[in-house]
Amino acid sequence: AKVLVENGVEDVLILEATDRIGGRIQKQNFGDVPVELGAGWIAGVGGKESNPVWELASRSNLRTCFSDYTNARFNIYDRSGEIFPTGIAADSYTKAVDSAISKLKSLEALDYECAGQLAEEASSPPKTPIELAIDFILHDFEMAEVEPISTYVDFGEREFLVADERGYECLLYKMAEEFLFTSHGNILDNRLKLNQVVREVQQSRNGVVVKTEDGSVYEANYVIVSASIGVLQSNLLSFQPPLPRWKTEAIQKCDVMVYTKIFLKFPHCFWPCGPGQEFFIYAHELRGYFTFWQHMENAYPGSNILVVTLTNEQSKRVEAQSDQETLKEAMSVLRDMFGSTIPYATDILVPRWWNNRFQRGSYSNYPMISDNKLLQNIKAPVGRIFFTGEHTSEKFSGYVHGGYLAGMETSKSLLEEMKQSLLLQPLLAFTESLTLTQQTPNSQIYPNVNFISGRS
Ligand SMILES: Cc1cc2nc3c(=O)[nH]c(=O)nc-3n(C[C@H](O)[C@H](O)[C@H](O)COP(=O)(O)OP(=O)(O)OC[C@H]3O[C@@H](n4cnc5c(N)ncnc54)[C@H](O)[C@@H]3O)c2cc1C
Repeated sequence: AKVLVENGVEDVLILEATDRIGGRIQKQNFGDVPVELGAGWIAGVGGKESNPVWELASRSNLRTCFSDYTNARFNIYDRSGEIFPTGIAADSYTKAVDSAISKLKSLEALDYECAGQLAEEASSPPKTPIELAIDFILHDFEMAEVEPISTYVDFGEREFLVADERGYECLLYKMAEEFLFTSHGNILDNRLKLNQVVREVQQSRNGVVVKTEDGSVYEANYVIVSASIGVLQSNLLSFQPPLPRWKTEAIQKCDVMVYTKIFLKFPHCFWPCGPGQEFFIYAHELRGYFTFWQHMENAYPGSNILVVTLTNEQSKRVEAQSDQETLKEAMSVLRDMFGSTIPYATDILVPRWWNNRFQRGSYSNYPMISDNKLLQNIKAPVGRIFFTGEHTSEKFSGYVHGGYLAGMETSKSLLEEMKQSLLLQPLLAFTESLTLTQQTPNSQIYPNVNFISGRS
C-alpha cells in the first residue's frame, strides 16, 4: 500500500480481517515481558547485501540479540538428563548432514515424480533418539529450505532475535506513519479498515467487487490479495469467476509449515545460562517431541521463561488439546532433563497458528525439488486480482523480508499494469462507442485500489 501511495495511487483501501495489523508478526505480553508469537528473528544479517528488514530495524533502534546456534548440537539431553558426549553428538550430526545431502543429490538427479520414494529407500532413516533429534533440527530448521538458501547467501548468515518492548510489529507502525494518518502511534486513517473479513472477490471486465463477512461491499479497479498460502488453500475466500485451474493447482501444491513456540514461565531459573547454552535439545524416541528449547535470559535477563518449538504434526496435536495437558507434557520433559525437584511452571502460552482461520499455518514451504513454475503460478495475477505475501517471494519465501519485498514487487507490477491500461484507454473508449450506441463509454479509470490485508 505504501508503494502505491508513494506513486500517486492515493485511493487505496486496506481490508484486514482481525482487529490489528501485523499478521504473523505479533507481540503479546507474557510473564512481564513482550514475547513474539510469530516471527521472532531477523534472519540474514551481515552479508554482502543489506537485509531491508534489518535496515528498518536499525532506523527504529529495535533492540535485538544475536542468536548463536553453533553450540546447540552439543547441548543434547537424553531422557535421563545426561548430555551426549561431544564426539557422539558431532558424529551423529555429520552423519545426518551427509545423509541429507546425498538424499538431496539423488532427488536432483531423478525425475521428481518417483524421486521421493527412491531417495527414501537409498538413505537409512534416523532411528535412535539422538539421530531423530538431529534429523528434526536439520530438516525442520536448518535445512528446511532448498540449498543454497538465498537469505543467507544474499544477506548473511547471522540471525538476531527481536527483544524490544515495542515488539517486532513496531516496524509496521513505523511504515504506516509514512503514508497513513497516525497519531501517538495509533493509525487513524480510514483507508485502513480492521475487522473486515473478505469472503468473496468478484471480478468483471471493468473492475472488482469485494464482499466481507459483515455484508460490506467495496468496489475497486484492482485488488491485491495478501492472505497467507494456508488461507488460499482453505475455503475462506471465494472468487467469481473461480480461479483458473493452473492457479488453484499451484496453490494446493505448496506445503504449509506449522511452527509453534510454546512459552513457559517459572518462579526461578533452573537451567544452565552460560555462554553457548541459550539453545538446548531433548532427544526422545518420538521425532519432534519437545525437541528444541531456548531460554530467554539473553533477551530478558531475570524473565525466567523457556521456549520450546514444535512443528507440523506435533504443533497440530498440541493445538487440539488443552494448554494444561501441554504443560504436563512439557514439565515431564523438563524433569527428564533437569530432575524431579524443578519448580512447576506458573504460566503457559500456546499460540495456535494452524487453527487460526486467518492464517492456517505458519509459513509456506516449497517442495525441495519444485520447478519454478509453481511459484510463478502462485504469484501470477488473474485479471485484476494480484497476489502477494511471503509465499509469492521467489527467493525469500517464509520470511518477514520475503513478505516485505514481495509486497513491493507486486505493487510495482500493479502500477505497471495501471500505466498500460491508461495507455490503452482512448483505444478502448473508441471501440466501446462503436459497439454501445446511445451509451456513454465509461472511460474513467478510478485511481482507487482495494487492498486486502494489513501487510504490504
Ligand atoms: C510462529 C512463526 C514464526 C516465524 N518466525 C520467523 C522468523 O523468525 N523470521 C522471519 O523472517 N519470519 C518468520 N516467520 C514468517 C513470517 O512471520 C512471515 O513470513 C511474514 O510475517 C508473512 O507476512 P505476510 O504479509 O505475507 O502475511 P501475514 O502477516 O499473514 O499477513 C496477511 C494478513 O491477511 C489477513 N487476512 C487473512 N485472511 C483475510 C481475509 N479473508 N480478509 C481480510 N484479511 C485477511 C491476516 O489477518 C493477516 O493480517 C514466522 C512465522 C510464524 C507464524
